Amino acid sequence: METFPEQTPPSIDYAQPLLEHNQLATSYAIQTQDLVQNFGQKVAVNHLNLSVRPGEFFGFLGPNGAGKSTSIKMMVGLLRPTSGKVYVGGVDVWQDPLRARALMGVLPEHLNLYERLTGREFITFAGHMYGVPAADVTRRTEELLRVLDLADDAEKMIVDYSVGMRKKVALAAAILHRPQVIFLDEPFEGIDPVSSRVIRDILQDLTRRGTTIFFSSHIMAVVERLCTRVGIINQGVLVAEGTLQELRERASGEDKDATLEDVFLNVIGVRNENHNLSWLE
Ligand SMILES: Nc1ncnc2c1ncn2[C@@H]1O[C@H](COP(=O)(O)OP(=O)(O)OP(=O)(O)O)[C@@H](O)[C@H]1O
Repeated sequence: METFPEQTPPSIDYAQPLLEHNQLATSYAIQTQDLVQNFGQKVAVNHLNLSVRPGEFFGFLGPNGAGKSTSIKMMVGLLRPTSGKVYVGGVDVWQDPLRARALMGVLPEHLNLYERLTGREFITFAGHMYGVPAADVTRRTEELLRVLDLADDAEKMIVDYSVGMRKKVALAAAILHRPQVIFLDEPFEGIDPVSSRVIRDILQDLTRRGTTIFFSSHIMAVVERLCTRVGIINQGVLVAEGTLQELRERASGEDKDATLEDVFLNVIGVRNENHNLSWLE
């Protein structure tokens, strides 16, 4: 039987305590039960059942159009599921959205930022929105700006930020209130190697302190390095889930040296075909 390491309860400054709504869901940081999203005839997410323990660093993988962003949007309260349930910290996200949102930090796929605010104003605004005491907002904002290498551009309006800078400012706003659970949709896309290292360090530090992180990515090396568990979704269906070791054993049998990329390609059934363009010959 699978065992999980004992987790110290996350130290939460400002979020509400866990509720006893659902006995099963409370032992998980995130739980989805038969989550479905249909867009007309298209089944984008097909009965997704996922359970993520507190303190886990969960990587969500899948090819383009597999249903990752759609799943995340349903988990964080941005897109109402066609059917199914989502619990975050034991709170039903669609029954009790405000309480659920207080427990989470979110870096969505499409960043809807306040373009006319400066970076500093935006992060500060996010802190106040979550009810963080003013002195802490100021201190944390300055630290985040410095660590994420945004201090020199803190007075610039977000409309003038690069793609990577926008992502970093959105990440700062997502973590400033020290949420229990953080959802990140492609956090490393468009981020330079230096900032990528900084973000990895911050996220690892958060999980060490009990925060749960759920993130989607196409960057296998990052997922391999960071994640304690991985889920692979293909055409809306969760096709594999487990630790890297478990996935390796299941997907690659005897090949102990299989990389996550090997496992991924194997699980989603990519064959070694000729991908040359005929008209280049
Ligand atoms: N608002 C929408 N209306 C119609 N179809 C949608 C909508 N949003 C997503 N889809 C479809 O749902 C499927 C899953 O899309 P989703 O964005 O979740 O994929 P993804 O795994 O995040 O892909 P990527 O890695 O390319 O970002 C795709 O076929 C997409 O075209």
